[in-house]
Amino acid sequence: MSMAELVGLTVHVDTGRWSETVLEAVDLVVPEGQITALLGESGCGKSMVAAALTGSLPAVAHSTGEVRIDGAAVRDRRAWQQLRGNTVGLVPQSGVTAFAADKTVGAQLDELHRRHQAWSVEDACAAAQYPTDVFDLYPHQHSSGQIQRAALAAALLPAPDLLVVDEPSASLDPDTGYEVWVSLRKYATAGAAVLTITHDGPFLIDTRVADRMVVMRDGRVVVTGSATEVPALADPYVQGFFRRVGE
Ligand SMILES: Nc1ncnc2c1ncn2[C@@H]1O[C@H](COP(=O)(O)OP(=O)(O)OP(=O)(O)O)[C@@H](O)[C@H]1O
Repeated sequence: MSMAELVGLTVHVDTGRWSETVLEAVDLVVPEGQITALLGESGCGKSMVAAALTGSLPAVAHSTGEVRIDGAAVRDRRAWQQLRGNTVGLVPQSGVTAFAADKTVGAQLDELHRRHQAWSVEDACAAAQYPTDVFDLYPHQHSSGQIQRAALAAALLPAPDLLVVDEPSASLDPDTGYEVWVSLRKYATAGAAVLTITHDGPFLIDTRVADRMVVMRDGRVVVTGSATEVPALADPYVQGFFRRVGE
């Protein structure tokens, strides 16, 4: 079964000064027990998909179509308030936005643990590779890699059924990034639906960490398939995501 689904989702952004259709009739499923990797050129709408799936679209966005969580269409802000940070978790592209600025990260992780009583702080930090020696620092005092891992720990604490991670290893050294992916793999294997946005196609081929791949272009989904099918496609746009530097 699909834990999360976008059905014909179109998102139009209107800032008053300019407007743009950023997602166009997107159909996408995120099945439970699997990692779905979302690839696509910069600006094609991947983060908008992440936001749509987690009820986090910006105020300037207007959407038509449906977002379904656990089979049910989510239609209003109150429904999203109940799902977000409970059933549905997002690790945003910029981890610092996951935290309030005026409290230490450690205090905020402790608070999440008390509220949800799901993962322990120790286990969430270990899975996220978050170094607890920076626990007492404020969010802005973290490096981008540290705060990204803290945001993953925060997202894991409520044990969401759907976890959306916008570039899990972008700011990390290769070994730490690999360990983060291993944790995401374990989390999916334990039953969660996981969607990860990534630019690292060769990593996906080498590690076989993802089950499914979805490729986007210009606000649309252009390819969906298994993690073995998609890299084998001859389409030059798709191939571009799996080419190694220098090839
Ligand atoms: N808060 C916002 N307000 C208005 N437009 C936005 C906002 N966030 C993103 N956009 C626009 O939506 C489009 C899709 O952006 P999005 O961040 O989803 O791309 P992306 O595929 O995640 O790119 P990248 O790989 O560079 O992170 C872009 O044209 C962007 O300018």
